[in-house]
Amino acid sequence: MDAYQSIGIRRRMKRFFRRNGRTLIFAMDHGFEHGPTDFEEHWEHVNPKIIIRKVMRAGVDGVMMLPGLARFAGDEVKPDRGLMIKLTSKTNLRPKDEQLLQSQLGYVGDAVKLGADAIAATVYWGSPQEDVMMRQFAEIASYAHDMGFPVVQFAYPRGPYINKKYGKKEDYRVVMYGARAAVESGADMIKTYWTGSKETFAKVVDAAAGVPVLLSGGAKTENPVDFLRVVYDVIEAGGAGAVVGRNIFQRENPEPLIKALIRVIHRNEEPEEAAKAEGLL
Ligand SMILES: O=C(COP(=O)(O)O)[C@@H](O)[C@H](O)[C@H](O)COP(=O)(O)O
Repeated sequence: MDAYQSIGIRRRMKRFFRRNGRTLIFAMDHGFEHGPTDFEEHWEHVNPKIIIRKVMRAGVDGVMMLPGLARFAGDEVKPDRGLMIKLTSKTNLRPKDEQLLQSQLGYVGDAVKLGADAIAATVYWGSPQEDVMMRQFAEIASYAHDMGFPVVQFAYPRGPYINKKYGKKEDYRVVMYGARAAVESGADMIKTYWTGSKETFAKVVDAAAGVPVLLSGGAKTENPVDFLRVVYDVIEAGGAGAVVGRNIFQRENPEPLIKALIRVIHRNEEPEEAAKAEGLL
């Protein structure tokens, strides 16, 4: 790759990662992927400007969103934090047998115009429509890399074959496979599922061969310490941080949890210690 492009990728990566190589990114694509019901617990957070202001104040390192939200809420993301724009998605409204496909809803040029620091796309590895998503990812990565932008792959193993052979999509053998496929298809960062233990997640990190692996947050845990423990283990396993949505916006006041996550991710604090320091215990 031309030296200028790789300098661009390196500089833009640094907008997400602190010097310790770790990051906490807020995810805000749920209104599209899950539907606005995800915001019903704290309805004011359906307004991206309100929740983004809160997460900025609390100190997250970056925000991930789809291009449409970035058009009117992207400038709430402070210029010294990373803006990740995701170019593929799907709604929960489609027929079940088409849920294993993400469609492209924007182009690299759109993300660049919106001020993106990184460009993301999902691949459901193992889906019957894997081929379509591989092609989308290849095209997005090729354009983005050409322009010096890092590419994030949401590397999610999903599909009937996986369920049959491994029992669940979070089995570390398939998560590890997805992470490896992400690396080999050109990802600069990987977002994937929790495998259930530090030991198995460490294998996912190894399979990613140096490409940063980020946890995909998952459903809100009633006890915030349970989530802090998972993130702690991700870091212990060599993971580079987390991309978190529901555990943040489904809390009326997300600030203490965000600050506790920052303690765990950036300062290696134990989950209980971090929770106590932020008044969560
Ligand atoms: O990847 C996504 C959806 O995954 P899903 O199909 O719900 O497994 C994104 O909508 C979210 O950005 C991601 O799940 C992170 O948000 P939380 O899981 O922490 O809410």
